Amino acid sequence: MFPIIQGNQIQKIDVAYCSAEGISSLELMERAAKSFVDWLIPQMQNSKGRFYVFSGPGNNGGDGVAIARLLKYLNHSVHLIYIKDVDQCSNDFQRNFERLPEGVEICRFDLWNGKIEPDSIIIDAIFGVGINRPLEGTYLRVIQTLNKQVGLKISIDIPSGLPADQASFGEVFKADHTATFQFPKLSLLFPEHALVTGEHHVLDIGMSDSFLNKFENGNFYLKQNDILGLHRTFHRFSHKGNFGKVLFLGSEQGKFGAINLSGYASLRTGSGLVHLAPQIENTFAFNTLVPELMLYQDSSKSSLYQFDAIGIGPGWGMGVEKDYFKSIFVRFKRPMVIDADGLNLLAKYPELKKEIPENSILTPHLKEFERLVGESANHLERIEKASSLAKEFKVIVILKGAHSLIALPDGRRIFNSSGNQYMATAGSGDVLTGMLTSFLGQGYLPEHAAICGVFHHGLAGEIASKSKRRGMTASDIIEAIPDTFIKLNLL
Ligand SMILES: NC(=O)C1=CN([C@@H]2O[C@H](COP(=O)(O)OP(=O)(O)OC[C@H]3O[C@@H](n4cnc5c(N)ncnc54)[C@H](O)[C@@H]3O)[C@@H](O)[C@H]2O)[C@@H](O)CC1
Ligand SMILES: Nc1ncnc2c1ncn2[C@@H]1O[C@H](COP(=O)(O)OP(=O)(O)O)[C@@H](O)[C@H]1O
Ligand SMILES: [K+]
Repeated sequence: MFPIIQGNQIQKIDVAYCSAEGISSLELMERAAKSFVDWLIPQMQNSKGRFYVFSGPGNNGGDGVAIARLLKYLNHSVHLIYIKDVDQCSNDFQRNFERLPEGVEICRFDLWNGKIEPDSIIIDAIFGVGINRPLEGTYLRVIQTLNKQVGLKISIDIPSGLPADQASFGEVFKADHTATFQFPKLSLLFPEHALVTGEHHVLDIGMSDSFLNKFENGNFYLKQNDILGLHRTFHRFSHKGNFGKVLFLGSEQGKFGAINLSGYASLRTGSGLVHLAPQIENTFAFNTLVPELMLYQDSSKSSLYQFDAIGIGPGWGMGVEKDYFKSIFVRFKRPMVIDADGLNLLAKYPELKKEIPENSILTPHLKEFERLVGESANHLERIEKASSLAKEFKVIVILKGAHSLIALPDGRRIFNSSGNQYMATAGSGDVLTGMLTSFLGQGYLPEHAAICGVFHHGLAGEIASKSKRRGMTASDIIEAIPDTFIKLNLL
């Protein structure tokens, strides 16, 4: 897993990396510039190949100057607009400036005529992770001018003006795409920054996980390769008992879909036996979505030990009695998944939080999270609160959304990379509950169940959305779950 390093540590890492690899900082900048151009060229099939690169005074600006050179070598039309006098810019900026080839149109911002030809691509290399205060003066003017321009806008490393690991503190360049080096900067993962970061893309500049891990501070970015070693394997003689017997409690009258979706998702994730216990008087009046699902009549007196895992909350309603709710913790005493109204009931009866079995997985979306822990000023505060909740109650908190956060009881915080906006559709959280419960029931460690559940769920969304886009439903995500195992070549 790539650690997400704090912005103020990145310079230190560059120095350590250059010394370990025996390369100069100029060579590292060249690698960054090359990785950017290699990524950019295939993206711009329909463009005229005209670029306007805006370079600030630091090494982000230096990246921009190197990129201007590489684009010119590829015969593109390139304008380079720099902002500060060259002799006041970083050393590597200056070295790259000296290497600019003939044909790059070079101009200082205060002498620039402000014209950008139509269909040009604007590259923002004004500030990178070195930003340490809100933009003002000329820099503010540059960003305001560029934000009014039409055309495709691409930021190098981070949109200029945005701090690497804090909430935005002023005007920021509004990018359509951000191509960031080696790992996403924390602030690229905040929902409130979506309109300035656009789509983000992580570009490899050669630093390994093991090198970066020396600088980790608890934040990690989850990628496909990270989950491959976590799956349990089953042999030729495995029987359905090995794959887990799971139960879902939820679905009051009128919300029959909820635990149906969870149950069906758990079957598609590989559960052996799946039972549903709806919150209605006559359980057997409940319609199951698929014939493989079975019904279960729960009462506060029956033992739940026959189940390997349980998931509670989807569509449950707020009419669940406190004593009954508490009885589930007492009758199961093993890690379980708590979602939706299970979380809303915890917000209503906060004294029950301490009864939650250790290593249970709580899956709030932002609103449910707010009900649980109160309002947060920004996503950074939310991340801290999720981490505190996980540590205090020794549970795993999955704060759902784009780049869902998995906050572990030991303080590690893992951000997911899979999934897309088409997953923001009714019932997609119920599907996640089903998948997490399924992995728990198959005997995965709760941490591994959380990581695999979140990643496979996002991947299933990506696969299903290829043909469905905005018309994708939660059921489509379920149908794509088996393809995630096939895609990852898992048995
Ligand atoms: N390992 C990596 O990630 C690599 C990073 N490189 C690039 O280097 C960048 C970081 O370079 P720097 O550390 O030079 O940082 P920047 O290029 O962000 O510039 C920082 C400079 O701007 C000044 N400054 C900060 N905020 C300001 C403000 N509001 N108004 C005016 N001046 C301000 C600072 O005092 C500092 O002198 C990265 O973002 C990336 O683009 C690459 O060149 C090489 C590899
Ligand atoms: N923009 C997005 N990118 C990636 N995943 C998303 C996005 N929006 C929603 N999701 C995922 O979809 C699920 C939505 O869950 P939730 O809000 O509980 O839905 P519901 O209550 O309708 O079941 C979460 O797992 C979330 O991470
Ligand atoms: K930038």
